[in-house]
Amino acid sequence: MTLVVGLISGTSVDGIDAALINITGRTEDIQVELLAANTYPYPIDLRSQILAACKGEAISIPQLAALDDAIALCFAQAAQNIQAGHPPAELIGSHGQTVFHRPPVLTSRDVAGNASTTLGYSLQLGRGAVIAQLTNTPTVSNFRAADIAVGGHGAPLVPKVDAYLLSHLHEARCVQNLGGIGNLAYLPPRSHVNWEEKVRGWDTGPANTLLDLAVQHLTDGAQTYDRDGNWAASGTPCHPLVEQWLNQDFFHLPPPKSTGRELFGWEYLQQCLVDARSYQLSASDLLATLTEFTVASIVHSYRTFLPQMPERVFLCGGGSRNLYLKQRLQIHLDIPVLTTDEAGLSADFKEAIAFAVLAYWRQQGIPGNLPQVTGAKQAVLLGELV
Ligand SMILES: Nc1ncnc2c1ncn2[C@@H]1O[C@H](COP(=O)(O)OP(=O)(O)OP(=O)(O)O)[C@@H](O)[C@H]1O
Ligand SMILES: CC(=O)N[C@H]1[C@@H]2OC[C@@H](O2)[C@@H](O)[C@@H]1O[C@H](C)C(=O)O
Repeated sequence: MTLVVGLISGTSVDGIDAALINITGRTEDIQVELLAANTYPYPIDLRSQILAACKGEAISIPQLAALDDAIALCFAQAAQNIQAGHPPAELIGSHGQTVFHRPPVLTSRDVAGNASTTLGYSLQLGRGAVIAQLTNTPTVSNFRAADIAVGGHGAPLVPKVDAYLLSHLHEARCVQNLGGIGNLAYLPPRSHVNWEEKVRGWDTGPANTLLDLAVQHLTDGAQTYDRDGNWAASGTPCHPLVEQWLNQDFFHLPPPKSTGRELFGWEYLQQCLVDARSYQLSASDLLATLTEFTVASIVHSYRTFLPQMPERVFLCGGGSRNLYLKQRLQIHLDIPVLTTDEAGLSADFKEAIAFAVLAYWRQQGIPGNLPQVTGAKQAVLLGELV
């Protein structure tokens, strides 16, 4: 039994998700028990600095260093707070805060179909060495670099964890994360020969980023998201706009693929607002249309790139609380759409749990990436252990 803390702040930059878990087993037999979980919001000023960096605003190297330290300090505090009242954790897995993600780009393909790509780059702030020192606990961080170094996207990394915690003996499943960005893990039945090799996963595009930015725009910053999807539910989606937006190259790229706020951020929303002008949409119609865009991008991805449609879809991430989004997904997919809570794994804290498991695998010498998901040339140990 190993007690591990998992920490992550995702692309929504809403705060640090922390989970304290007990792990037994290794891969096929792994089991996790969630002992404590919480979200620790960033101080407002720090969040603004992170969002500015994500937007690509100029930042000097001393400012970047100060931001890195401030984030590490918040992560260390979160790691300490989540352990209160429990025995001390043996290990911390800290994803950190992504401020920049550049996927590899396909440059050529030879006659045999082998792809040549440029190297990707992904920057997560909040140095693990500082967290290890402040918490006096071995810490694994910088999980994406090793996969990127062997040609991968460095993302998504959670599908291998999903595979061992959420796959079913006889049922093909998808786990759909609805964070800032959406991503999926396709899990074939475990009874299939070499089932792990058939696991698939990629980023589907925006989940909440555009919606959140639109709500902030429409309310002059008074609200940050559409709670339960109530505002969007009172509008009507504009289907021609959704079709237009789906023409974007990203949705037609075959996996492996990953994305971030660099593509689906403020500038992207600005263009959406310009496109929407000619349809004279109300605020609720605009939110319904952006929600439909998220749904349509996911459904398009499933129908175009999955080896087969899953029998059930399990949602996780903050967007799983958006009842309108969930309802629209259910209608379009026409298969049962549940949340991972219903499969026994917290929908709110699955990513934090996943980085605890990935840290544990690092410590145990078990590779954490799936090459067929990230596009890496090989399976590698993920993360630096301090
Ligand atoms: N009750 C709710 N109703 C609607 N949306 C919600 C609700 N609760 C959270 N959300 C949405 O979920 C978002 C946060 O989701 P989450 O914490 O999973 O994102 P993240 O982990 O930052 O992103 P990523 O998985 O892309 O890294 C919020 O910004 C908001 O848009
Ligand atoms: C670079 C980066 O931080 N990517 C995140 C982001 O948020 C969702 C999606 O885009 C996914 O690819 C990834 O996160 C999860 C935790 C992953 O690696 O599986």
